[in-house]
Amino acid sequence: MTEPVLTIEGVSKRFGAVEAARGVTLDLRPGEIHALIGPNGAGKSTLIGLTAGTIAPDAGRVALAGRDVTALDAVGRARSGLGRTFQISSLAMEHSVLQNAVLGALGRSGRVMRLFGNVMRDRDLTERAAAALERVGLADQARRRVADLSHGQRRQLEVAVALTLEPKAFLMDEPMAGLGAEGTASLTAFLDTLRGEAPILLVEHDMDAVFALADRISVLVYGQVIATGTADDIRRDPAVREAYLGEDAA
Ligand SMILES: Nc1ncnc2c1ncn2[C@@H]1O[C@H](COP(=O)(O)OP(=O)(O)OP(=O)(O)O)[C@@H](O)[C@H]1O
Repeated sequence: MTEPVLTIEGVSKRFGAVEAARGVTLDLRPGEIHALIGPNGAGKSTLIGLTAGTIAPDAGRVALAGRDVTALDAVGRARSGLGRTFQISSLAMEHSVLQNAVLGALGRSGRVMRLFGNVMRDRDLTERAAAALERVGLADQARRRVADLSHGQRRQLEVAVALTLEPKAFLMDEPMAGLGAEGTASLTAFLDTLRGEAPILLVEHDMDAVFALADRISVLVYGQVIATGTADDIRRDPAVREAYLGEDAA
């Protein structure tokens, strides 16, 4: 079998009395979208944080392309090829779309901001940024201020910023949140093509998007994975129906 791109192994995290992650093990294979679903408070965002390196685990390990990255912080993991998107606040609102993409290409270090003028004259960086914008369909918006973009366009820009780092895997936390039906449909179509570039670990509440996109789905309940499988497996799984999908049926 092909080696997974990302492996999460026995990861646990406790917040006081709450066990937000209890020995979670899952992987992300080349070319796939692996969706993580579960009721509110199940620990989905915590797991994304543990994987991205913004939350320190109590136990367990994370490996990217065969390399153990557990000891690395979020910046180190991003530089190793973990592209986390949809932290909208991380975009520089007053800067242009292209400037944001260039910043992404530089790995967003604080030092870089002071050198911004010089950076924008760096052909290699601007070309890489422009290519990422082209890839997400924002090339014609390059000179606009981020503050003037629509919600959906900011989501696309976040992907472009992540793409400039040439990620080996994407982590996405609720990309559809706040998008209307049209925005959700176009982002769904886009993510469908993006998986060819790098596989995606996707947390999403929009079940239509999840079932349309996911090659595999893992269901998290009280910090534990209760099932992993294809959309059909998950629909049929009695434990899942009881714990989660049953809510919808009810
Ligand atoms: N920093 C924190 N301090 C204390 N408790 C936390 C912290 N972060 C998360 N929790 C708790 O851990 C549990 C899992 O939260 P988490 O946000 O990961 O769930 P989720 O599945 O992403 O929920 P939602 O679907 O509502 O976004 C919850 O009980 C939450 O209250």
